[in-house]
Amino acid sequence: MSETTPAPCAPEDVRRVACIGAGVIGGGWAAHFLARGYDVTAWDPAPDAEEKLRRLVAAAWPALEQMGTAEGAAPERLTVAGSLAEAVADADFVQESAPEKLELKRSLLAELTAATRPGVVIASSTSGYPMTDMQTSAGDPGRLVVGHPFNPPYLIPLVEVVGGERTDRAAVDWASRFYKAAGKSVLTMDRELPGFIANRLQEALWREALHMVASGEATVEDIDASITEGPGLRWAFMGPCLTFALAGGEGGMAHMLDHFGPSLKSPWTRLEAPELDRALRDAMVEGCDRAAGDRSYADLVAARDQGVIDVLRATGRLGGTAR
Ligand SMILES: NC(=O)C1=CN([C@@H]2O[C@H](COP(=O)(O)OP(=O)(O)OC[C@H]3O[C@@H](n4cnc5c(N)ncnc54)[C@H](O)[C@@H]3O)[C@@H](O)[C@H]2O)C=CC1
Ligand SMILES: C[N+](C)(C)CC(=O)CC(=O)[O-]
Repeated sequence: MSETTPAPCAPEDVRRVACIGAGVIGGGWAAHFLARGYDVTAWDPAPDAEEKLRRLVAAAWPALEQMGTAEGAAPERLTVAGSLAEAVADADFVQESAPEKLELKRSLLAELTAATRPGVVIASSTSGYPMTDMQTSAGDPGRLVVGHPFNPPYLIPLVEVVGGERTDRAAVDWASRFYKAAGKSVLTMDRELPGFIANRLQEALWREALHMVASGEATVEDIDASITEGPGLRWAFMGPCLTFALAGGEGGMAHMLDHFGPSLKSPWTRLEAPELDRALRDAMVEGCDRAAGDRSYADLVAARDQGVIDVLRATGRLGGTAR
C-alpha cells in the first residue's frame, strides 16, 4: 500500500495469506490463519520445509479445534508453493518469517514488494529490528510493517504492529485491522522502539536471568519456578503495572512508589534504573488509575485472586505441587 496505491481489498475481505519462511513462527502463523478460515500459501527454501510445516500444522490442529475454528477452516487449505513469486502472486496479505538476519530481511522484503500485487501489505515477524532498518532496499517501502507475534502465534493472541520511517500510516492501520479480523489482540505502536514493547520487557527479565545463572546466584530451575510459581500467575491476566498498584494496598500505585521507589536504586538489577522523577511517578499513577477504570481496590483484588485460581485450575495445579 502506498498513499497512491490502496490495498487490493479491505482487511476484513482478505481471503489468501502468504507465509514466507515456514519455521517455528511462519508455520505457527500458517496454522493460525488456516484455523481462522483463510487460504494459506507458504514458501520456504529449505528442502524439508514442506514436511516440517505440515507436521507443525497437524500437531497444532487439535488445540485449534478445541479453541474453535472458523467455518470451513481446514489444514487442506494450505498450499506449499515452489517459488516465492508463486506464493505471493495472489496473496491479499504477506507475513514474512525468515531468519533474524538484517541483510536477509532487507533483500527479502525488497523481493516481496516487487513480487506482490501493488498495495498488498507485507508484515515482518522480526523480534526486534526496526522496520526503518529493514525497508532500505525496497522499491515500494510504504506498505512494509512489523507484525511481531509471540510463540506460538496460533495460541498467543498478541501481535505488535509498527511501521518504519518510510511506511505509510495507512498500511499500519490496514495491518492492525487485518490482524483484528484474523482474531489477534493488536498493539499498534505509533513509534519505533527496538524490541517493541513486550520483547523489551522480556529482555530486561532475560538479561537478569542470564546474569544470575552466569554468576551462580540462581539455577535455571530456580528462575523458571520463580516466574511460574510467582509473578507469571498474575501476569496472565493483570499486567505488571496494575499488579504492582495492588502492592500499594488501598494506597495503590502512589503508595507503592512512595514506599518502594527508593529500592529501584538498590542492586536488585544489573540494568540502570530510570530516574523516578515526579513526571514518571504521576504517569504511572495515572496509567494505573485508567487501567483500573471504575473497579475498586476490592474489585481488583477479587479479580486477581479469581484469576490466579482459574490459572491454577487450568494448568492442573489446584491443590497440587509445583515444578
Ligand atoms: N522463535 C520465536 O520465538 C519467535 C521468532 N520471531 C521472529 O520470526 C522470524 C522467524 O523466526 P523462527 O521461525 O523462530 O526461525 P526458524 O529458524 O524456525 O525459521 C526460519 C525459516 O526461514 C527459512 N528461510 C531461510 N532463508 C529464507 C529466505 N531467504 N526466505 C524465506 N525463508 C527463509 C528457513 O528455512 C526456516 O524454515 C524471525 O524474524 C524471528 O525473530 C518472532 C517471534 C517469536
Ligand atoms: C525469543 N524471542 C525474542 C524470539 C521471542 C519473541 O520475539 C517473542 C516471544 O515469543 O516471546
